[in-house]
This record gives sequence, structure tokens and C-alpha cells, in this order.
Amino acid sequence: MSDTPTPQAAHVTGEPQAPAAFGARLRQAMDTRGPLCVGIDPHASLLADWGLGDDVAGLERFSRTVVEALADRVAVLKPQSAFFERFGSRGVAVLERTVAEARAAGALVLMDAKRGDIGSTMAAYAAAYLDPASPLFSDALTVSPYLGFGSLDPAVELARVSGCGLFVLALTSNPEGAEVQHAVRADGRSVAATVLGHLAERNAAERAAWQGQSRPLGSFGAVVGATLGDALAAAGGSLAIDGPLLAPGIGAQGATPADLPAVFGDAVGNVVPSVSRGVLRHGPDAAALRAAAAKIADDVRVAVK
Ligand SMILES: O=C(O)c1cc(=O)[nH]c(=O)n1[C@@H]1O[C@H](COP(=O)(O)O)[C@@H](O)[C@H]1O
Repeated sequence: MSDTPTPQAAHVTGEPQAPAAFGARLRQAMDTRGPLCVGIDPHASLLADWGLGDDVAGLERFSRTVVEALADRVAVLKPQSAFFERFGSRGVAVLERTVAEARAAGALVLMDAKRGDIGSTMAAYAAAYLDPASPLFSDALTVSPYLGFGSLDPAVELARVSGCGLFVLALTSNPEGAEVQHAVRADGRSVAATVLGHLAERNAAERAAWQGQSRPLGSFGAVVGATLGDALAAAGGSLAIDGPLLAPGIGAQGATPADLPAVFGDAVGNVVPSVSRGVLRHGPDAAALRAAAAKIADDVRVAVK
């Protein structure tokens, strides 16, 4: 995607050209491919349904089938690390190949590992996923802000340098999330609203580095479940973070594309709807996987236009 603009600072200083920012690459992918993210979640039950063994060979066939079917057409593929980690180092090796093959085929890869730790350890997690020299290097990473948003700053910084993105859990799709995310702080703001506020600040700082060039979308996104109904109103906070909004929960968790306008309102244009089982259950036939993704993409287009 060589025609994607890069922050001007790289040009004016004469330094080696910085990688294109994730937000710009994501916006271009959303514009050309549509905004859908498909999750690669090799559940044991799906391996069985696909006639595969619950083993490393089954994991590899499953992942490769999804990549071959979809990486040339969806904006984002999101491997869920847990399903690979459960096979130990050989599962992680499959994850490495999955990421590399998906990126080579043109998809942006969002590693769903939901990392979060004290800053010094967070720096190591960031290096694992956001350093171009890492075997697990991905375009973006899901992270948890519940050790305090500032603990994520090493990841924010490495993402900025590497042209990567982060998706920070704000209002998750599961019903249990509300007890933490809706909690109200001493200043009257909910925890979720505070997370969204931090994201708006990080995207504003990134925008400042573009020095007046038009920047399509920030690189620091929020995870906001498509299942939320009117929970956002209850939690308060603004989705106007100038960054992408990953919306899991469509399909197996009960949300539909038609729910997106009500949940996201004016921010719906920045939504990346995310579906895993709702597409994967149509495998292993590649044409059926493509048709399932295309149907959801069509439903999203109709819902958000
Ligand atoms: O970060 C995520 O992707 C995520 C956040 C969230 O709030 N809810 C959520 O379901 N997810 C992930 O999205 C995927 C949902 O899978 P399906 O329910 O099969 O579509 C899983 O990999 C979850 O781990």
C-alpha cells in the first residue's frame, strides 16, 4: 500500500521513511475491501465440525484454509492467540505462519492476545507483537487497560514507531464486563469513558505529528461490543476518539449488523465489525467461507449506509 500517506515528520527531517501509520492503512483497507474483520478462532468444536483432528495438524489446516479463503478480500483477520497457545510451542509456530501468510496475502492482521501488564513488562509484550523483527509481528494488537491506561504507553510508543495499531478494551461484548467498565470513578466518569478519553488523547497526539496533512484515521482503537445495546449511554463517554472501533459480538454472541447504528451512532463510519464463529461455522469449504463473509459484509453495508 505504497500510496498511503505517512506522517510528514519523516519527510521533513530526511530520516528513513517511517512506515505508514496503522490508522491510514486500516482506512484504506476499509475503503477498498469494506470494514469487516474475520476472527481466526480454531475452537476444538470447529476443528471437529471441519473433520479435523484436535491437534497441531488440524490447527494448521484450519488456519491456512481461513487465510487462503479470506486474506485477499477482508480488511482484517484477527487470530485469537489462545486457540494456538493451547497447543504449546508448536501451536505458536502455526500462529507465526498464519500471521505471515495473512499479511503476505494482503490482510491486516490484528493479533488478539489482550495483553496488559506493568509498563516494563508491557514493553516486552509490545516487542513480541509490534517489533518488525519479531516472529509474531502483527499490524495491531488487542490490549487491556485494566492495569491503568498509562501502563500501555510502551505499546503506544512502539506502535507509533512501527506503524502498528492497538485496540484497547473499553466496553467488551460480554455481560460480565459492565461491573468493571461501568464503574464510576471519583471524578464522576466511568472507567470505560476514561479509557475512551485516553484513546482520544493518544490519537490527537498522533494527529499532531501529521502536521496539518489530512490523516484518515487514528491508530489507537477501542473495543466496543456490538452486543451493547444502549449500554454506552449508561457508561457515558464518547466514541469520537478519532480512531477505529472494533465491534465483536456479531453472530455467535447474538448481535447483528443491523444493531451497529444504534450502538455506535455518529461513529459508525469508524466501526470494524468483527465476526469469528459466524463465518467459521461455514467451513471448511473455501467458497462457503467467502460467501458467509460476503453476506455479513453486505448486511453491514446496508445497515450503516
Ligand atoms: O478483542 C476481541 O476481539 C473481543 C473483545 C470483546 O469484547 N469480545 C470478544 O468476543 N472478543 C473476541 O472476539 C471473538 C468473538 O468470537 P465470536 O463470538 O465467535 O464471533 C473472540 O475471539 C473473542 O475473544
